[in-house]
Amino acid sequence: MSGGHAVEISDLTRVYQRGRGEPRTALDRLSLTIDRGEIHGLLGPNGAGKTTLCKILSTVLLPTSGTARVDGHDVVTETAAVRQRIGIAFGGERGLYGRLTARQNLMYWSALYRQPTAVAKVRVAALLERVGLADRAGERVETFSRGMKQRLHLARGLVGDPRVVILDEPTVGMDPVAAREFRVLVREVRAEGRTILLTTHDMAEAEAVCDRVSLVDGGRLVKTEDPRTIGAWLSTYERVTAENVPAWTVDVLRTVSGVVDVQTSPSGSVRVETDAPGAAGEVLRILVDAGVTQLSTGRPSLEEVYLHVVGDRGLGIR
Ligand SMILES: Nc1ncnc2c1ncn2[C@@H]1O[C@H](COP(=O)(O)OP(=O)(O)OP(=O)(O)O)[C@@H](O)[C@H]1O
Repeated sequence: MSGGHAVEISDLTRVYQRGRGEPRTALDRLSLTIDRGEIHGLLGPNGAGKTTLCKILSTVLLPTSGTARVDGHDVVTETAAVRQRIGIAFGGERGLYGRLTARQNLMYWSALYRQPTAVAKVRVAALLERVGLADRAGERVETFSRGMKQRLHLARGLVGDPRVVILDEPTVGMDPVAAREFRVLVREVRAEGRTILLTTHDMAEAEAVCDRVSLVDGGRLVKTEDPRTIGAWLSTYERVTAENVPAWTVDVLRTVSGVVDVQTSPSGSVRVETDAPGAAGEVLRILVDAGVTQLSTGRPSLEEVYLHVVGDRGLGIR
Protein backbone atom coordinates (compact mmCIF):
# COMPACT_ATOMS: atom_id res chain seq x y z
CA MET A 1 0.00 0.00 0.00
CA SER A 2 1.34 3.45 -0.88
CA GLY A 3 1.22 6.36 1.56
CA GLY A 4 -1.13 9.31 1.40
CA HIS A 5 -4.83 9.34 0.72
CA ALA A 6 -6.91 6.71 -1.08
CA VAL A 7 -7.98 9.32 -3.62
CA GLU A 8 -6.39 12.73 -4.24
CA ILE A 9 -8.03 15.01 -6.75
CA SER A 10 -6.44 18.34 -7.50
CA ASP A 11 -7.86 21.12 -9.69
CA LEU A 12 -9.52 18.55 -11.92
CA THR A 13 -11.18 20.02 -15.00
CA ARG A 14 -12.95 18.26 -17.84
CA VAL A 15 -14.35 20.14 -20.80
CA TYR A 16 -16.45 18.31 -23.39
CA GLN A 17 -16.22 19.64 -26.91
CA ARG A 18 -18.85 18.35 -29.29
CA GLY A 19 -18.25 19.33 -32.90
CA ARG A 20 -18.46 23.08 -33.30
CA GLY A 21 -20.90 23.49 -30.40
CA GLU A 22 -20.20 25.40 -27.23
CA PRO A 23 -17.71 23.57 -24.99
CA ARG A 24 -19.28 22.22 -21.80
CA THR A 25 -17.34 22.24 -18.55
CA ALA A 26 -18.38 19.09 -16.67
CA LEU A 27 -15.71 19.44 -13.96
CA ASP A 28 -14.35 22.81 -12.96
CA ARG A 29 -11.09 22.83 -10.92
CA LEU A 30 -12.45 20.28 -8.47
CA SER A 31 -10.17 19.32 -5.58
CA LEU A 32 -10.98 16.59 -3.09
CA THR A 33 -9.18 14.05 -0.92
CA ILE A 34 -10.68 10.81 0.33
CA ASP A 35 -9.14 9.01 3.29
CA ARG A 36 -8.41 5.30 3.30
CA GLY A 37 -11.29 3.24 4.61
CA GLU A 38 -13.76 6.09 4.18
CA ILE A 39 -17.18 5.95 2.54
CA HIS A 40 -17.25 9.25 0.70
CA GLY A 41 -20.49 10.45 -0.81
CA LEU A 42 -20.63 12.58 -3.93
CA LEU A 43 -23.99 14.29 -3.82
CA GLY A 44 -25.30 16.38 -6.66
CA PRO A 45 -28.14 16.86 -9.11
CA ASN A 46 -28.20 15.52 -12.67
CA GLY A 47 -25.39 16.97 -14.73
CA ALA A 48 -23.31 17.98 -11.69
CA GLY A 49 -20.31 16.06 -13.02
CA LYS A 50 -20.44 12.95 -10.82
CA THR A 51 -20.26 10.42 -13.65
CA THR A 52 -17.48 12.36 -15.36
CA LEU A 53 -15.44 12.23 -12.15
CA CYS A 54 -16.05 8.48 -11.75
CA LYS A 55 -14.97 7.90 -15.36
CA ILE A 56 -11.74 9.85 -14.88
CA LEU A 57 -10.93 7.97 -11.65
CA SER A 58 -11.52 4.64 -13.38
CA THR A 59 -9.17 5.73 -16.23
CA VAL A 60 -11.75 5.53 -19.03
CA LEU A 61 -11.82 9.31 -19.58
CA LEU A 62 -8.94 11.78 -19.64
CA PRO A 63 -9.10 15.03 -17.68
CA THR A 64 -8.61 18.29 -19.59
CA SER A 65 -6.33 19.57 -16.79
CA GLY A 66 -5.54 18.89 -13.16
CA THR A 67 -4.58 15.58 -11.57
CA ALA A 68 -6.20 12.62 -9.85
CA ARG A 69 -4.42 9.85 -7.97
CA VAL A 70 -5.81 6.56 -6.74
CA ASP A 71 -3.85 4.86 -3.97
CA GLY A 72 -0.94 7.12 -4.89
CA HIS A 73 -1.05 6.40 -8.65
CA ASP A 74 -1.81 8.95 -11.32
CA VAL A 75 -4.90 8.12 -13.41
CA VAL A 76 -3.29 9.41 -16.62
CA THR A 77 0.33 8.25 -16.41
CA GLU A 78 -0.14 5.06 -14.34
CA THR A 79 -3.38 3.63 -15.72
CA ALA A 80 -2.38 -0.03 -15.23
CA ALA A 81 -1.63 0.52 -11.54
CA VAL A 82 -4.88 2.44 -11.06
CA ARG A 83 -6.95 -0.23 -12.82
CA GLN A 84 -5.54 -2.88 -10.50
CA ARG A 85 -6.67 -0.88 -7.50
CA ILE A 86 -10.08 0.28 -8.52
CA GLY A 87 -13.43 -1.46 -8.89
CA ILE A 88 -16.53 0.16 -10.32
CA ALA A 89 -20.18 -0.78 -9.95
CA PHE A 90 -22.76 1.12 -11.94
CA GLY A 91 -26.44 1.30 -11.16
CA GLY A 92 -29.22 -0.26 -13.24
CA GLU A 93 -28.75 -2.69 -16.10
CA ARG A 94 -25.42 -1.38 -17.41
CA GLY A 95 -22.78 -4.08 -17.67
CA LEU A 96 -24.72 -7.16 -16.61
CA TYR A 97 -25.61 -9.96 -19.03
CA GLY A 98 -29.22 -10.94 -18.38
CA ARG A 99 -29.04 -14.27 -20.18
CA LEU A 100 -26.02 -15.41 -18.19
CA THR A 101 -26.23 -16.63 -14.61
CA ALA A 102 -24.84 -14.61 -11.72
CA ARG A 103 -21.86 -16.96 -11.52
CA GLN A 104 -21.22 -16.75 -15.28
CA ASN A 105 -21.31 -12.94 -15.15
CA LEU A 106 -18.65 -12.88 -12.45
CA MET A 107 -16.51 -15.54 -14.17
CA TYR A 108 -16.62 -13.45 -17.33
CA TRP A 109 -15.36 -10.42 -15.39
CA SER A 110 -12.67 -12.48 -13.70
CA ALA A 111 -11.46 -13.54 -17.13
CA LEU A 112 -11.22 -9.86 -18.12
CA TYR A 113 -9.01 -9.41 -15.05
CA ARG A 114 -6.97 -12.37 -16.37
CA GLN A 115 -7.51 -14.43 -13.26
CA PRO A 116 -6.72 -18.15 -13.73
CA THR A 117 -10.00 -20.14 -13.84
CA ALA A 118 -9.28 -22.16 -10.68
CA VAL A 119 -8.52 -18.99 -8.70
CA ALA A 120 -11.52 -17.20 -10.20
CA LYS A 121 -13.91 -20.03 -9.26
CA VAL A 122 -12.95 -19.81 -5.60
CA ARG A 123 -13.08 -16.03 -5.59
CA VAL A 124 -16.42 -15.85 -7.42
CA ALA A 125 -17.99 -18.34 -5.00
CA ALA A 126 -16.75 -16.25 -2.07
CA LEU A 127 -18.08 -13.04 -3.65
CA LEU A 128 -21.50 -14.54 -4.32
CA GLU A 129 -21.60 -15.61 -0.68
CA ARG A 130 -20.41 -12.14 0.34
CA VAL A 131 -23.30 -10.36 -1.39
CA GLY A 132 -25.94 -12.90 -0.38
CA LEU A 133 -26.47 -14.46 -3.82
CA ALA A 134 -24.88 -17.90 -3.30
CA ASP A 135 -28.20 -19.71 -3.45
CA ARG A 136 -29.19 -17.95 -6.70
CA ALA A 137 -25.77 -18.20 -8.36
CA GLY A 138 -26.94 -20.57 -11.08
CA GLU A 139 -29.96 -18.49 -12.14
CA ARG A 140 -30.14 -16.11 -15.05
CA VAL A 141 -29.66 -12.50 -14.05
CA GLU A 142 -32.75 -11.42 -16.04
CA THR A 143 -34.87 -13.13 -13.36
CA PHE A 144 -33.28 -11.08 -10.56
CA SER A 145 -34.91 -8.24 -8.65
CA ARG A 146 -33.44 -4.74 -8.79
CA GLY A 147 -31.77 -5.21 -5.41
CA MET A 148 -30.24 -8.56 -6.39
CA LYS A 149 -28.84 -7.09 -9.60
CA GLN A 150 -27.29 -4.30 -7.61
CA ARG A 151 -25.64 -6.72 -5.22
CA LEU A 152 -24.27 -8.55 -8.25
CA HIS A 153 -22.93 -5.23 -9.56
CA LEU A 154 -21.13 -4.77 -6.27
CA ALA A 155 -19.67 -8.28 -6.48
CA ARG A 156 -18.52 -7.45 -10.00
CA GLY A 157 -16.82 -4.33 -8.70
CA LEU A 158 -14.97 -6.48 -6.15
CA VAL A 159 -13.72 -9.12 -8.60
CA GLY A 160 -10.27 -7.54 -8.89
CA ASP A 161 -9.92 -7.16 -5.07
CA PRO A 162 -9.76 -3.34 -5.40
CA ARG A 163 -8.57 -0.88 -2.76
CA VAL A 164 -11.07 1.73 -3.94
CA VAL A 165 -14.62 0.94 -5.02
CA ILE A 166 -16.73 3.40 -7.00
CA LEU A 167 -20.47 2.98 -6.74
CA ASP A 168 -22.37 5.15 -9.20
CA GLU A 169 -25.96 5.72 -8.02
CA PRO A 170 -26.11 2.24 -6.50
CA THR A 171 -29.60 2.26 -5.02
CA VAL A 172 -31.53 4.04 -7.77
CA GLY A 173 -34.86 2.28 -8.29
CA MET A 174 -34.52 -0.01 -5.29
CA ASP A 175 -37.31 -0.41 -2.79
CA PRO A 176 -36.46 0.97 0.69
CA VAL A 177 -35.79 -2.45 2.24
CA ALA A 178 -33.42 -3.51 -0.55
CA ALA A 179 -31.68 -0.11 -0.37
CA ARG A 180 -31.16 -0.50 3.37
CA GLU A 181 -29.73 -4.01 2.93
CA PHE A 182 -27.43 -2.70 0.24
CA ARG A 183 -26.10 0.03 2.54
CA VAL A 184 -25.29 -2.59 5.17
CA LEU A 185 -23.32 -4.42 2.51
CA VAL A 186 -21.45 -1.23 1.58
CA ARG A 187 -20.41 -0.78 5.21
CA GLU A 188 -19.18 -4.39 5.31
CA VAL A 189 -17.05 -3.73 2.23
CA ARG A 190 -15.58 -0.72 4.02
CA ALA A 191 -14.89 -2.90 7.06
CA GLU A 192 -12.64 -5.01 4.82
CA GLY A 193 -10.41 -1.94 4.60
CA ARG A 194 -11.59 -0.67 1.24
CA THR A 195 -12.37 2.93 0.40
CA ILE A 196 -15.70 3.69 -1.22
CA LEU A 197 -16.76 6.61 -3.39
CA LEU A 198 -20.52 6.58 -3.76
CA THR A 199 -22.41 8.95 -6.01
CA THR A 200 -26.00 9.77 -5.26
CA HIS A 201 -28.58 12.48 -5.67
CA ASP A 202 -30.36 11.24 -2.56
CA MET A 203 -29.52 13.22 0.57
CA ALA A 204 -31.02 10.63 2.88
CA GLU A 205 -28.78 7.97 1.37
CA ALA A 206 -25.74 10.18 1.75
CA GLU A 207 -26.66 10.77 5.37
CA ALA A 208 -27.33 7.08 6.08
CA VAL A 209 -24.15 5.53 4.72
CA CYS A 210 -21.35 8.05 4.22
CA ASP A 211 -18.55 9.16 6.55
CA ARG A 212 -18.22 12.43 4.64
CA VAL A 213 -20.25 13.93 1.85
CA SER A 214 -19.14 16.31 -0.89
CA LEU A 215 -21.77 18.44 -2.55
CA VAL A 216 -21.04 19.04 -6.22
CA ASP A 217 -22.88 21.36 -8.54
CA GLY A 218 -22.01 22.56 -12.02
CA GLY A 219 -18.70 20.66 -11.88
CA ARG A 220 -17.57 22.47 -8.74
CA LEU A 221 -17.18 21.28 -5.20
CA VAL A 222 -19.66 23.26 -3.12
CA LYS A 223 -18.57 21.86 0.23
CA THR A 224 -17.56 18.67 2.03
CA GLU A 225 -19.61 17.94 5.12
CA ASP A 226 -20.13 15.48 7.91
CA PRO A 227 -23.39 13.69 7.05
CA ARG A 228 -24.77 14.68 10.44
CA THR A 229 -24.68 18.26 9.22
CA ILE A 230 -26.89 17.24 6.32
CA GLY A 231 -29.24 15.57 8.82
CA ALA A 232 -29.31 18.83 10.76
CA TRP A 233 -30.17 20.78 7.62
CA LEU A 234 -33.05 18.44 7.01
CA SER A 235 -34.41 18.82 10.50
CA THR A 236 -34.13 22.62 10.65
CA TYR A 237 -36.06 23.21 7.41
CA GLU A 238 -39.79 23.56 7.99
CA ARG A 239 -42.70 24.77 5.96
CA VAL A 240 -45.90 26.45 7.16
CA THR A 241 -48.91 26.79 4.88
CA ALA A 242 -51.95 28.88 5.75
CA GLU A 243 -55.19 30.07 4.12
CA ASN A 244 -56.92 33.47 4.26
CA VAL A 245 -53.88 35.37 5.50
CA PRO A 246 -54.28 39.18 5.70
CA ALA A 247 -51.80 41.05 3.48
CA TRP A 248 -50.19 42.98 6.37
CA THR A 249 -49.38 39.67 8.10
CA VAL A 250 -47.47 38.51 5.03
CA ASP A 251 -45.21 41.56 5.37
CA VAL A 252 -44.58 40.74 9.03
CA LEU A 253 -43.75 37.11 8.18
CA ARG A 254 -41.06 38.24 5.76
CA THR A 255 -39.22 39.97 8.61
CA VAL A 256 -39.04 36.92 10.89
CA SER A 257 -35.49 35.71 11.40
CA GLY A 258 -35.06 32.23 9.83
CA VAL A 259 -37.75 32.76 7.20
CA VAL A 260 -36.12 32.13 3.82
CA ASP A 261 -39.10 32.34 1.49
CA VAL A 262 -42.74 33.51 1.55
CA GLN A 263 -44.95 32.59 -1.41
CA THR A 264 -48.46 33.98 -1.75
CA SER A 265 -51.32 33.09 -4.08
CA PRO A 266 -54.20 35.33 -5.21
CA SER A 267 -56.64 33.19 -3.17
CA GLY A 268 -54.91 34.35 0.05
CA SER A 269 -52.99 31.16 0.78
CA VAL A 270 -49.40 31.56 1.95
CA ARG A 271 -46.43 29.20 2.05
CA VAL A 272 -43.55 30.07 4.36
CA GLU A 273 -40.18 28.26 4.32
CA THR A 274 -37.89 28.43 7.35
CA ASP A 275 -34.36 27.20 7.89
CA ALA A 276 -33.67 27.86 11.57
CA PRO A 277 -34.89 26.14 14.72
CA GLY A 278 -37.85 27.98 16.25
CA ALA A 279 -38.62 30.06 13.17
CA ALA A 280 -41.65 27.96 12.19
CA GLY A 281 -43.00 28.35 15.75
CA GLU A 282 -42.70 32.13 15.49
CA VAL A 283 -44.48 32.08 12.11
CA LEU A 284 -47.34 30.04 13.60
CA ARG A 285 -47.65 32.45 16.54
CA ILE A 286 -47.95 35.46 14.21
CA LEU A 287 -50.54 33.71 12.06
CA VAL A 288 -52.64 32.61 15.04
CA ASP A 289 -52.46 36.15 16.54
CA ALA A 290 -53.72 37.46 13.18
CA GLY A 291 -56.77 35.22 13.49
CA VAL A 292 -55.70 32.69 10.84
CA THR A 293 -57.29 29.30 11.57
CA GLN A 294 -56.37 27.15 8.56
CA LEU A 295 -52.74 26.19 9.18
CA SER A 296 -50.48 23.26 8.55
CA THR A 297 -46.77 22.54 8.96
CA GLY A 298 -44.51 20.10 7.19
CA ARG A 299 -41.00 19.45 5.99
CA PRO A 300 -39.86 20.25 2.47
CA SER A 301 -38.52 17.38 0.39
CA LEU A 302 -34.83 16.48 0.40
CA GLU A 303 -34.54 17.85 -3.11
CA GLU A 304 -35.90 21.21 -2.08
CA VAL A 305 -33.47 21.43 0.82
CA TYR A 306 -30.63 20.43 -1.51
CA LEU A 307 -31.56 23.12 -4.01
CA HIS A 308 -31.64 25.66 -1.24
CA VAL A 309 -28.17 24.62 -0.10
CA VAL A 310 -26.51 24.60 -3.52
CA GLY A 311 -28.54 27.54 -4.76
CA ASP A 312 -31.71 27.11 -6.79
CA ARG A 313 -30.78 27.56 -10.41
CA GLY A 314 -33.53 25.41 -11.83
CA LEU A 315 -31.40 22.26 -11.94
CA GLY A 316 -33.31 19.13 -12.83
CA ILE A 317 -33.51 16.84 -9.85
CA ARG A 318 -35.05 13.44 -10.37
N1 LIG B 1 -19.85 12.86 -23.73
C1 LIG B 1 -20.29 14.07 -23.40
N2 LIG B 1 -20.30 15.07 -24.31
C2 LIG B 1 -20.73 16.31 -24.00
N3 LIG B 1 -21.18 16.67 -22.79
C3 LIG B 1 -21.19 15.73 -21.84
C4 LIG B 1 -20.77 14.38 -22.08
N4 LIG B 1 -20.89 13.67 -20.93
C5 LIG B 1 -21.40 14.53 -20.02
N5 LIG B 1 -21.57 15.76 -20.54
C6 LIG B 1 -22.04 16.96 -19.83
O1 LIG B 1 -21.23 17.20 -18.72
C7 LIG B 1 -21.98 17.60 -17.59
C8 LIG B 1 -21.76 16.64 -16.43
O2 LIG B 1 -22.29 15.37 -16.76
P1 LIG B 1 -22.18 14.09 -15.81
O3 LIG B 1 -22.81 12.93 -16.53
O4 LIG B 1 -20.78 13.94 -15.35
O5 LIG B 1 -23.08 14.52 -14.57
P2 LIG B 1 -23.72 13.64 -13.41
O6 LIG B 1 -23.56 14.44 -12.18
O7 LIG B 1 -23.15 12.28 -13.42
O8 LIG B 1 -25.24 13.59 -13.81
P3 LIG B 1 -26.21 12.32 -13.88
O9 LIG B 1 -26.64 12.08 -12.47
O10 LIG B 1 -27.31 12.81 -14.75
O11 LIG B 1 -25.44 11.19 -14.51
C9 LIG B 1 -23.42 17.66 -18.07
O12 LIG B 1 -23.69 18.99 -18.43
C10 LIG B 1 -23.43 16.77 -19.28
O13 LIG B 1 -24.43 17.16 -20.20
